[in-house]
Amino acid sequence: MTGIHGRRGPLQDGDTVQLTDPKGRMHTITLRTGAAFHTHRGSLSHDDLIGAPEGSVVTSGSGTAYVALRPLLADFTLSMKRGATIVYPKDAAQIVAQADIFPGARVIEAGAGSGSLSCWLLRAVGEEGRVFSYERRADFAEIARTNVERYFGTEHPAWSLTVGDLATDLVETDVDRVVLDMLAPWECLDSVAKALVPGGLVCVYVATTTQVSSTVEAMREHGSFFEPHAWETMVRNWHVEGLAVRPDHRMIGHTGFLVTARRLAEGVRPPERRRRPAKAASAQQARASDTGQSAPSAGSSRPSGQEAPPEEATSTAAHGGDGDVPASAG
Ligand SMILES: C[S@@+](CC[C@H](N)C(=O)[O-])C[C@H]1O[C@@H](n2cnc3c(N)ncnc32)[C@H](O)[C@@H]1O
Repeated sequence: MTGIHGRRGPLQDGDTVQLTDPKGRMHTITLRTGAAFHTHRGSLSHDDLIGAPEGSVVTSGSGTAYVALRPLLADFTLSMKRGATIVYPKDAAQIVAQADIFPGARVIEAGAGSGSLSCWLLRAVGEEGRVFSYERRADFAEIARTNVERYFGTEHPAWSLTVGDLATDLVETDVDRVVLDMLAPWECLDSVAKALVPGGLVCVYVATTTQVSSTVEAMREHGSFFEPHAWETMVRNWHVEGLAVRPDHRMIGHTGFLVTARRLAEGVRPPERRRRPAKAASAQQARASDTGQSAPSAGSSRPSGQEAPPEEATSTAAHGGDGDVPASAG
């Protein structure tokens, strides 16, 4: 099977190619000698593309021009067959960066779902790394396997896919990273803590605020993880044409939230968390901050619920500087 990953040079028989028409509509085809691509705008011979450089423009019988390019991984994951909802490219990019997925890393992933994140993780760890994916639904695991093999063209040497429940069936140890995309990640924290090396990192992707809360509180309660960090990413595309330079009217408003935390050394408990209210904050604000509630912000230029920044720069600035200071950060 010809994969998509790493293909370069002139287009060849068996290559997956995206044809984009003048309105930006994309058609994905697999090149076959002697075959034709038919649309209501006439047909195109695959032979016109085979041997041509990527980025060529080909014209259909009715004169419509198509740009021919091999799909990027982002294109592939957005258009591949789905069982479960996929991790979108913007979140996959955050996961690879913020979960620090490095070449050669040993990574556990659950659930594999449709295999979108598996592709991103495999590309990041490379052939020297390992991605151990778990998926409890056999039908989804099959979809994930087909997608991963379609992208890489063959079985990826770094990949293993287990049909099973991560909470009960996880066998690997000494892993550097664990990435969870599932309904109830807090149910897997025991297994995750056993599998991770000290200093290893768990990254959780969840869709709702209640899941964020359950995840973070369960991590704190578990005691094996250093203070979790939660965030989300929004991407706004821009329309750029002459003087009309502005954000697009439409955007993806929400995909999910990410939570990361580091594994503490065996037997070590996290230092007690201490909050330092901003100097200017009223006693009421300080109390609200301690209970995690938002305080009224009379006279403040900040929206209600947003704390004033801490007086001094602290190591928490990298996580948004919301004034939380671990008891012994150093
Ligand atoms: C949203 S999907 C994952 C999508 C995947 N990240 C992707 O990009 O294609 C969530 C998957 O987690 C699986 N799942 C839920 N809990 C699990 C568990 N404890 N162990 C293994 N798989 C689990 C579900 O069956 C489902 O397929």
